[in-house]
Amino acid sequence: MLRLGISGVMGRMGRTIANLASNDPDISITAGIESPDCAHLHNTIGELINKKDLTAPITSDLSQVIDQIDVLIDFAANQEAVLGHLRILAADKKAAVIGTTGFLDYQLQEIKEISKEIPIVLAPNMSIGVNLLFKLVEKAARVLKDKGFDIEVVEMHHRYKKDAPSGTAMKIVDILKRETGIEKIVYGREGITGERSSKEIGVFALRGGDVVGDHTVIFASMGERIELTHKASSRDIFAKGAIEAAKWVKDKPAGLYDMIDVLGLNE
Ligand SMILES: NC(=O)C1=CN([C@@H]2O[C@H](COP(=O)(O)OP(=O)(O)OC[C@H]3O[C@@H](n4cnc5c(N)ncnc54)[C@H](OP(=O)(O)O)[C@@H]3O)[C@@H](O)[C@H]2O)C=CC1
Ligand SMILES: O=C(O)C1=N[C@H](C(=O)O)C[C@H](O)C1
Repeated sequence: MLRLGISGVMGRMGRTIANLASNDPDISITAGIESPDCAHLHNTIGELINKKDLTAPITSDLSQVIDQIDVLIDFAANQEAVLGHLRILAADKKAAVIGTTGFLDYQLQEIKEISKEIPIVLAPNMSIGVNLLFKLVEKAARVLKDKGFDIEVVEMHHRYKKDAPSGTAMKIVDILKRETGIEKIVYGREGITGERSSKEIGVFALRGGDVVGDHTVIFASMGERIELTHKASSRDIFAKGAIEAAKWVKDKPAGLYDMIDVLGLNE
């Protein structure tokens, strides 16, 4: 039985994960972590997602419940809080699955350091479709490199999203940079921009309504255009991936993993 903690448990992703994991016979949800300002710190998770049997407490202090968990799934919309959680997990040799996006370079560096002590799955997108998209983008960029194709990345998300561009779009950009050698990233365009250089990748973040998450990578040349698109219509796809990652990472050696590892897409 996997003893699961969920951080950001009252958020859009946290609630979705709690709902799915509470129906999983191999998982016992033992704690929810929330912000110190959360109004529900005195409640159980079950009271808030309408599952009376789920009596796990909600706390803002992971160290109070660290003995009760094997793996923490972290979707807190607070990057520094995620780092704080990792330090507590590392002291107790517990594993982590991080879905939170928007980390700065120095924060990613600290995650890498901590992953020398504990196993961590870090993935900006836990869906099988987007992880396949990463592989398709890699392949397309490799084939089309130096063949006259301009590359643009477009993402759209709901109006509540706090970081831009999305973590998924930034991972796509990393793949494109690696495969093409292009270093210059242009975030949106405005004014008299001049002609487009072939040595840049454009990135556009759209926000509106309840869009769960759309990503398109466009390869455009003179006479033809390829568009690779993924559209999420339910957060369940991310939650299922996060739960699969938690089961997978529990007994892994210390290291930094991603969903490509969890899903075996490199094989
Ligand atoms: N990897 C993936 O597949 C996916 C990643 N994401 C990412 O996950 C993150 C969360 O998304 P979403 O659920 O939509 O966001 P929400 O804002 O709905 O949820 C985030 C939750 O984290 C809470 N929180 C804030 N500070 C802390 C803290 N110190 N400790 C614990 N919890 C805290 C928030 O509380 P409060 O509201 O009080 O601040 C909120 O309840 C984002 O970074 C998003 O980009 C989203 C979907 C899929
Ligand atoms: O905030 C979201 O909602 C999402 N965030 C992730 C990201 O930033 O890539 C993944 C998904 O697209 C939903």
